[in-house]
Amino acid sequence: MTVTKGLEGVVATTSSVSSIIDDTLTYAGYNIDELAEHASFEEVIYLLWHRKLPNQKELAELVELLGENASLPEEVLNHFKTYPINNVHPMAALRSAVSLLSLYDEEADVMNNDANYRKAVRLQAKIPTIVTAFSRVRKGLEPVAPRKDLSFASNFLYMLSGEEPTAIAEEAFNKALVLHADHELNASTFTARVCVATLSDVYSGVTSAIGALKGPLHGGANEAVMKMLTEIGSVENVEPYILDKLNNKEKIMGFGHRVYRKGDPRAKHLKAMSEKLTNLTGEPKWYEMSTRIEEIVTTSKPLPPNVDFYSASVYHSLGIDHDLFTPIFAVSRVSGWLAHILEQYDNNRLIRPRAEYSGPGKQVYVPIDKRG
Ligand SMILES: CC(=O)SCCNC(=O)CCNC(=O)[C@H](O)C(C)(C)COP(=O)(O)OP(=O)(O)OC[C@H]1O[C@@H](n2cnc3c(N)ncnc32)[C@H](O)[C@@H]1OP(=O)(O)O
Ligand SMILES: O=C([O-])CC(=O)C(=O)O
Repeated sequence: MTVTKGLEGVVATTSSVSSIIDDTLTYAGYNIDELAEHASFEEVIYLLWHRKLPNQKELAELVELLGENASLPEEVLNHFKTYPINNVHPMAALRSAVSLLSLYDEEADVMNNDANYRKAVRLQAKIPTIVTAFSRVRKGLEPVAPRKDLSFASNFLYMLSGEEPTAIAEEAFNKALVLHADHELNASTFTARVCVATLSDVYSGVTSAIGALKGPLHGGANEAVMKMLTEIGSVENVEPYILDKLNNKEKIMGFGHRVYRKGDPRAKHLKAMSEKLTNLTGEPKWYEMSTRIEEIVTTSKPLPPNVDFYSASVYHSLGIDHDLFTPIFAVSRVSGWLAHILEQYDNNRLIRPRAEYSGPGKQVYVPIDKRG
């Protein structure tokens, strides 16, 4: 047996959702750079689910459906108040809430294309409401009901703070959502596909994916980047802090990637947004520290920043709590997970690789009273 640790370079499926070829990322054939400049997140959801951009009627129908499905069952809202400990991570709350949500969906276990698409719409619509409601309830605030007249990006920021965002905040947040929406067979998407390839349900697929996204080697890196920036505190402290970590062979969060070698094409957009927003908020130090970190890391190692690096200072500048950064990744990435889940159902085969055994050799059973 040949073992490929971490499945590096293994091609496990075909997919028409997104591609990474020669460090270029496309969603159903559209370059991410173009989508980041021009597309609304709602258009990108449609693109990922249908592999074509919507016309006005198709977009209006999707927007209507998302708006109609954005509210949560009262029981899901109330369950946030029942947690026995007060430092529950919002990713754990999201993972639990999505699983709980399935108990209030009569179609949860109905397995046909139409029902699965309807569940995709419900999950895409409700996850922003879950993230924002949890964030408020844990602060003793009432959840803010979703609004149908706002864009997806604007509605999220509105439900979070209770105030309509500025046009600049809306634009930045929409761009961040577009940039995070899909990424071929990343760990959380693969997890979702493995789950539903057993013909398990859509809610189980998304719940599993949230669990995988939570880890700091994947989506959890954006929160870890902000923790690092906060610990460093000033531009002068960057060099000793980063060199110390590199000398100790510790990982610098937000750098490196399994697939990209020359660099993550999403990072430049987030870097530009970080510069703009940190200047606007009067806190350019977050951008300055980040660029200094980039300089030092890339001088020492061929490790360019990934999508999680500059998104940290972008979300911080939008006034978002640091432990909500990864749930926000999920608010966007669920669009990709759902596209992959639907694609997996359409052409399914159980995903079941092998393991090369490395345990003890042949053993003889000894009754428990005879064991030393
Ligand atoms: C949305 C996303 O998921 S993007 C990724 C988010 N994750 C992070 O930012 C966490 C930091 N980065 C990493 O841990 C890795 O680069 C990963 C997980 C993204 C990719 O991992 P892999 O492809 O398995 O690479 P692996 O961890 O084996 O690293 C290869 C070498 O580069 C080094 N390296 C990789 N990333 C980093 C880093 N961020 N800082 C320092 N060294 C690093 C490793 O130590 C290793 O060195 P070695 O060969 O001397 O032992
Ligand atoms: O593709 C990966 O391994 C991780 C990543 O960048 C993403 O999920 O956006």
